[in-house]
Amino acid sequence: MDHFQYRDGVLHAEGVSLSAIAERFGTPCYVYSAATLTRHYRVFDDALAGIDHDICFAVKANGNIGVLGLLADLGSGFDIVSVGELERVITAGGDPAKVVFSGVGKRVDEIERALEVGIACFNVESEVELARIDTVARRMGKIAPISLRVNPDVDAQTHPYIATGLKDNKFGVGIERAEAIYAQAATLAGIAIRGVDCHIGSQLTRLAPFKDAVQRVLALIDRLAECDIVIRHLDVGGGLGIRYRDETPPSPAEYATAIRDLVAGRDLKLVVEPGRVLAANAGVLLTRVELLKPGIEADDKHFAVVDAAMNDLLRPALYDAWQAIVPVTETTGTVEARRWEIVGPICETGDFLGRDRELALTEGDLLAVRSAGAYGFTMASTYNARPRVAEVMVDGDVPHEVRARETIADLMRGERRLPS
Ligand SMILES: Cc1ncc(COP(=O)(O)O)c(C=O)c1O
Ligand SMILES: N[C@@H](CCCC[NH3+])C(=O)O
Repeated sequence: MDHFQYRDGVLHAEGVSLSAIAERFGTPCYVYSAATLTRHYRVFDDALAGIDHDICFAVKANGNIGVLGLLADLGSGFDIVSVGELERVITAGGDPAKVVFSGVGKRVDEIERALEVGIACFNVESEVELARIDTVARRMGKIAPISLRVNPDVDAQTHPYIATGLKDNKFGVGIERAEAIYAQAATLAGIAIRGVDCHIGSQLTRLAPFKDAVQRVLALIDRLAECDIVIRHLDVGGGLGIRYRDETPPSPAEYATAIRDLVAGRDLKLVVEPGRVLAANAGVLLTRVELLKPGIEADDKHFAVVDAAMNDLLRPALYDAWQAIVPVTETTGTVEARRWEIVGPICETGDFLGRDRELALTEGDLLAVRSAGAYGFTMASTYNARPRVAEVMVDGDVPHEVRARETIADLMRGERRLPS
């Protein structure tokens, strides 16, 4: 069930109207539904019932403390890519023992902090990184649990900027080199081999690439067993896509069943790192129409300038991504619909949230950009000296401000003129 529904003609997040949220917290603002997040987590978790598994939510999709705290309370672990994300998890009450640490450039201080709090596993992305982790761990008198992120060289059939499992991507190591690197890892006193990891891309809408990747990794696990290298967990990364428009991705249950069938009968714990599929459709970006700027009628290109921009939601500008834009108050037919370019006030031609959208608009109208709960706020910037927006989480009938809107003073914090 969608927790963003029209009631009496007004779009609600659970029991609270988005117009009331705009009134109270201002616009633009991200609005999340606690019930949707909970349901998405449970659907995924239930789909994996029966196999030993950990769901490690990808913090990069949504790192808000309110979101992480809710997921932590549901039992979620976390996939992080920086010490900043680790501190967010800890602040939110997440369990470091359920944290996996991915990323191609982990710094020494980040490795130290992760060892200090006792994370579950480092997803190692290169031999040089393996050596670095070993050195740091030995210096600290610790043993670092690791998985090697292997690159199974499958085509994820997604946007090239978010495909990560091809040979020429920067991520992981070529699967053909993995045995030699594991053999090397087995000799290192600061390293304990735990698993194998792969992540082939994001917004995947077909099962075949996932299955191909898992099969290739399972074959590697068999080859490693022949050399007495025991792999205890298989981390298949994240990447399950969602429906933004007309995509037909597999359901979490179909995805989980497919992977479960492949690992059935093996003594392996399954780790998954979903981001988008848990968070995207649990959030909207609420924005207000500032100005309507009709263009030349013959060109049929008219601009609705809204108060949110590419700095608040980058996906349309960066990937030419399509996200639904809907009116908060259902239109009554008094205003004629026409096709609008929904643009922000930033000085970039690429500053749009949606193009060619048929909407009946008046100045001051509220719009909701849907599917904005993942890679929305986390990719926001302060370009054009625009403070980052508020985040509100609705839980039943109560809207909670889980992040206050930044102020102009926040933007200038720490800056100063040269001494005169
Ligand atoms: C290593 C890793 N794990 C998990 C994710 C989460 O991906 P998604 O949001 O597509 O589920 C990503 C991002 O694609 C990633 O790079
Ligand atoms: N930021 C991307 C996904 C990249 C995933 C990073 N591993 C998006 O909005 O779709």
